[in-house]
Amino acid sequence: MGIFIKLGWYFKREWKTYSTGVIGLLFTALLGIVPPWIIGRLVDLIHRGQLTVKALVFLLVLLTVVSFAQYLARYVWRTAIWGESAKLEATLRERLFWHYMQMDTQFFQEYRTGDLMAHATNDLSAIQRVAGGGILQFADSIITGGTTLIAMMTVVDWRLTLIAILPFPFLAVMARVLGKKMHNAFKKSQAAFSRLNNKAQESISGVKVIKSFGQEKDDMDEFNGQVDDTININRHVNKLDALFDPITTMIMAVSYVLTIVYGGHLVISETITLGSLVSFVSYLSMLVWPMFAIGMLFNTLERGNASYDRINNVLNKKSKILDKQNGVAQEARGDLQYELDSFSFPDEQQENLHNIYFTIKEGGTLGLVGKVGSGKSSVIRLLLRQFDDYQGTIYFGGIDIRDYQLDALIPAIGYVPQETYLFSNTIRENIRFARPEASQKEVEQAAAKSDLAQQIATFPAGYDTQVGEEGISLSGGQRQRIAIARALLIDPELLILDDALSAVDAETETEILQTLRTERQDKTTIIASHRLSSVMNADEILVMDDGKIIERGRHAELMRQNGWYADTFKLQALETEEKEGGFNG
Ligand SMILES: Nc1ncnc2c1ncn2[C@@H]1O[C@H](COP(=O)(O)OP(=O)(O)OP(=O)(O)O)[C@@H](O)[C@H]1O
Repeated sequence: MGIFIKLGWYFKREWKTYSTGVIGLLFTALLGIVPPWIIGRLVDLIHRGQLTVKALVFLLVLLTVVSFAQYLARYVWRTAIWGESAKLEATLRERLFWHYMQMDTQFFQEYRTGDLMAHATNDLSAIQRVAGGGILQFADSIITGGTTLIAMMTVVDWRLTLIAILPFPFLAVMARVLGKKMHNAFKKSQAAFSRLNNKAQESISGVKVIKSFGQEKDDMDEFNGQVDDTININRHVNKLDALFDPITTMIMAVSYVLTIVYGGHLVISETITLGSLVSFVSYLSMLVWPMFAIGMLFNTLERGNASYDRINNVLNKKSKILDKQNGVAQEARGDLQYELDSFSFPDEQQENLHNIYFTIKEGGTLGLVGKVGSGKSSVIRLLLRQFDDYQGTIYFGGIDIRDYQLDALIPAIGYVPQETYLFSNTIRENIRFARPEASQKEVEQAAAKSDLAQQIATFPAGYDTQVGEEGISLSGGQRQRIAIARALLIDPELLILDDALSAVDAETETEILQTLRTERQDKTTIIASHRLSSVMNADEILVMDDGKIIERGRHAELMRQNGWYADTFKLQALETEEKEGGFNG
């Protein structure tokens, strides 16, 4: 019952609708007593040979009126209770989704996507069932069960009632025990299904890799193994299900036998009429559902309780990135001053970044280069406030970036990562993702700046071409350029290209960077890249190694230093020459 208390805030908030629902249920139950009584009267009148046309018409009209009133009462409780439960699910779903949107990078490292999805689907459904089915089972077992029992005792006979319901507690216990087993089996079946789903999704997504390594057969065997597993688990569920129905029928049969034996005796001894016995049998069948309801109630509540705790656990996780409510609200702009003494990723023992100091004047360009894993992206991630826990301060326009409201800082930054995420939508919507109100002309300008406009013109539906699973497949370079157009459309104060042109050929990259230089003269840019030619025009280039700056300066200065930068630059120039030579020759 704990879950009812936990959901108390919701029942309190929606008490009017819930009261309407319960009153509707009460009326349905009270009206339900009438039809069996009418049938009993009819049987008595026929039995005694006293049935007149007038009496018949009266009883039939009464039956029709009661059925119609019951229809209305059912409509009222159904819309009230089911409607409320759907509303609760929507409320919690919105809350959970908003929470996900607020959480920091660490949260998404801690929880697997599959689990977060399960919270937003299975767990919410279980809670919804408490507010719908749970309330119904609770109210029904008390209201319908109670009124029917009272009717049986008062309208017919209390001793017959007690004897007839003797086997009923078994029904409730059965519903509980088997229900629990069913629940566990069902959970296993869902987990197996989810594993199968993941496997299918992974195999389909990774089909190119599977085929290129000739692993089709092994992958197929693994998939088949999981299919067999799922089938076996589902067979078990079906077996349990098959146990349930016959046992119910058996228990009901015992109850009917007791009723007929003792009820027959009462009719013969003229304690009750034949009609009353007929009414009684109808009432008895009406008690089956409330008995089930009691048994099912516990399972519904248990599942709901566990799900509520799981969701609450996630909701209670606070983002480590605090959005200062009274922080600076004006959009960030100005010089960027990076004064980082040290930074370690959460739960990391060693230092990941050490003594990173640099300043980029507003409108300047910084190049970040270095070996794989040298810390280029880490420097950028701190700027994006993915992590706030470090020694030192990063100033944007003279203000600590942690003192801005997130809404003032993040829109000032256009970030383009190496791996682009495109939504299953049109090219236009993908480009204007961060500014949905942008006009077609603005979208086209952004596409032109990222050297994409001509290619879009060749797509089947131009800017309306669908991207993603149901649309065309784009090359890595095209995807990257859509991401750049997306960032350029917001015309950010600070544009960060984190290896964002790696899939684009050197010539196109040079063109795009040239356009950016002329178009963004008064705006700041950071370019992290493995291709050194992309940063050679930067105002300052930082060469990173193992989380530290090992060389710094302009291109010419770095070339004179004859260090990692000069060596790598020469090597890359040689490679390009060879490629071009090979191509021309
Ligand atoms: N969330 C994390 N937790 C712990 N360590 C991390 C995390 N993210 C990155 N690292 C580590 O930090 C180091 C620097 O990574 P980073 O991605 O900044 O390098 P990079 O220079 O951008 O590399 P690349 O050129 O491959 O993009 C790597 O050793 C990496 O394993």
